[in-house]
Amino acid sequence: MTIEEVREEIDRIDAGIIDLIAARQAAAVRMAHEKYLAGAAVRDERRREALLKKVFEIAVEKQVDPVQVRRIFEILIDMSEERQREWTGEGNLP
Ligand SMILES: O=C(O)C(=O)C[C@]1(C(=O)O)C=C[C@@H](O)C=C1
Repeated sequence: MTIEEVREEIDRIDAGIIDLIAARQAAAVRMAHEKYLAGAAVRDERRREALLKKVFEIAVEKQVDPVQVRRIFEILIDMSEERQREWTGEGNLP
């Protein structure tokens, strides 16, 4: 394989990652609706920690740096919470 071919492969993988991030954000909006109806807070500390623990374990299994994977998911969850706050208006002053 040439450098160009590997770069093309990386570009395809990156586009797939962005599609998945967009899908995750769309699910976050659906979650925002449900939380709004239920009167639930955007941040769920227990779920957040359980999810971060799970991805850490999966990364260990897959032999990718678990600390960095956890950091990536912290960012993804932060993005999700930010999107949910836009939809629920949580934190907005009256
Ligand atoms: O599971 C939830 O309650 C969500 O809103 C999803 C999500 C996430 O992005 O994974 C976002 C906010 C919460 O703090 C925990 C997890």
